[in-house]
Amino acid sequence: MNRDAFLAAVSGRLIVSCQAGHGHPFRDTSAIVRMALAAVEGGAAAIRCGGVGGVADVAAVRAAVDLPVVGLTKDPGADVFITPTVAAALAVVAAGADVVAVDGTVRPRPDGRSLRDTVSAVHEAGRLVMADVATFEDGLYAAAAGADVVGTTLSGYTTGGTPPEEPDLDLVARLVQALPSVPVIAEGRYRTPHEAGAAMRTGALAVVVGTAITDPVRITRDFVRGVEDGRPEAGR
Ligand SMILES: CC(=O)N[C@H](C=O)[C@@H](O)[C@H](O)[C@H](O)COP(=O)(O)O
Repeated sequence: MNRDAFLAAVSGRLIVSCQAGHGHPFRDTSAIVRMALAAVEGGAAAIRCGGVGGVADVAAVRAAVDLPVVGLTKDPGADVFITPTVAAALAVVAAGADVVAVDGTVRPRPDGRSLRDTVSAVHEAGRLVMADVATFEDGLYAAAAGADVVGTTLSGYTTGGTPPEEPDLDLVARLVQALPSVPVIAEGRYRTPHEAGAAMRTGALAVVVGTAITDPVRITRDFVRGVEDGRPEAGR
């Protein structure tokens, strides 16, 4: 799939991130495939997958759905943890992803290669790159390195503290304005349809939603809190 075809396929639409971390009850490739099939049925434009499930999840989702697949690996213990090396990016290519999501921050990468090297390797393999960034500076760096799209995925996750509750719409707005020729995908902590719509109104090409759609543990916790807050004794 070429860049124009991917951009056309996802423009103005929802991408669903189908992932589950180690120890999660859904940490099973066949469960991830079912999440992806549910997302297809609900109208998703593309599936983002891989993560700690790695290339096995990417290959299984690729085989099960006809939509574009954005693949990644994840090394949860590391600072640079999303598809951090050229070798990891090429493994995601080999698993059949149309787009490889890679760490797009300015931080040094564990293989000592530059983001530009990583982008070139993926392009030479005929696939596209989504650069997952945390800051405005990262976004400019990733665009200069040749990324096809920039995602706000890592905002709030690189400084060591607790991430905020809200999505980073301000980063979307600033990158949209600064990067007229590199589309911006809003990703990270979009919890409601209204917030996803706000990202589109801010100029995002598309919105990626994971947890709010695919993590029943988190959804249950939110409802537990709501129910507990509503107990008669809670208001006293
Ligand atoms: C920071 C990080 O590791 N993000 C990961 C990237 O693939 C996933 O764990 C997220 O679920 C994904 O970005 C979607 O975001 P949210 O689940 O908030 O809708």
